[in-house]
Amino acid sequence: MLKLISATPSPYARKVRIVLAEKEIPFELITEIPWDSTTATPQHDPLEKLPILILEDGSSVYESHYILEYIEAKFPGKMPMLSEDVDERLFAKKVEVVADGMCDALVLRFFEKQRAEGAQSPEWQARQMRKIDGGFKALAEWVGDKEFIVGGKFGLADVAAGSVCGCVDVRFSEHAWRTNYPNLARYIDKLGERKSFKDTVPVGQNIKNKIV
Ligand SMILES: N[C@@H](CCC(=O)N[C@@H](CS(=O)(=O)O)C(=O)NCC(=O)O)C(=O)O
Repeated sequence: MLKLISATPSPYARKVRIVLAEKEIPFELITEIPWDSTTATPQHDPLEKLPILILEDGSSVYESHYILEYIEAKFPGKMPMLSEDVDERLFAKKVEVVADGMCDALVLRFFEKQRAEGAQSPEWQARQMRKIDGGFKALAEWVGDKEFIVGGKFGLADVAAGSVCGCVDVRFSEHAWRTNYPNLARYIDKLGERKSFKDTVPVGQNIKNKIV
C-alpha cells in the first residue's frame, strides 16, 4: 500500500491527502513533525521535507506538486484533477504556483517570528506579507463567483487554493482575508463541505527542537 508522510498543519501534504481521497486511492498516513530530530524525512527525501509518498517498492516521490503530477500520471482515470484542455491544465498549475508560493511565504514568516525580538527583520516579514496578500488578491480574482476555479469542475486549482486558505486559518488566523474577499470565503466554505476537505482540516503542531 502507498504511504504518505504528512504533518497536521502542512498545506502541501493536505493537497496530496485531498487528491488521494478524491481518487479513492488507499494509503497509510504517517504523521510527523519534520522539524523534530525524530523525523524520517531525511531517509526518503534529500531535501528533508514532507509530504513524501512512499511507493510499494520503497522508493519515494517528494515535492507536493510533483507528487500530484505522479498520482495524475499513474492514476489518470480516477477523478482526474486536470482538464483535457491544455490551457485549462496550465492555468490550474499556475493557480497551484501561487497557492504554494503563499504557503512558502507563510512558512518563512512563521520562522522569522520564532527568532528573538531583536533578530527579526521587519523588512523580511513585510516582504512575505506582500506575497501572501498578493496571492489572496489573485485567488479572489480567479474565483470570482464560481464554484470551481477551472472549467466548472473540481480539480487541482481548488485543491491548492483550499489548502492554502485552510493553512492561513491555522498559521495566521488573524489575517483578514475572509473580510477582504467574501467571495473567496464563500468558495472556501463550499469546498469545505467535501469529505476530502472535512477529513484533512489542518491542526497546529508543537515543534520540540530549536529551528532558527
Ligand atoms: N515545496 C515543498 C514544500 C514542503 C515543505 O516545506 N514542507 C515542510 C513542512 S510544512 O511546512 O508543510 O508543515 C517541511 O517538511 N519542512 C522541513 C524543512 O524544510 O526542512 C512541497 O510543496 O512539498
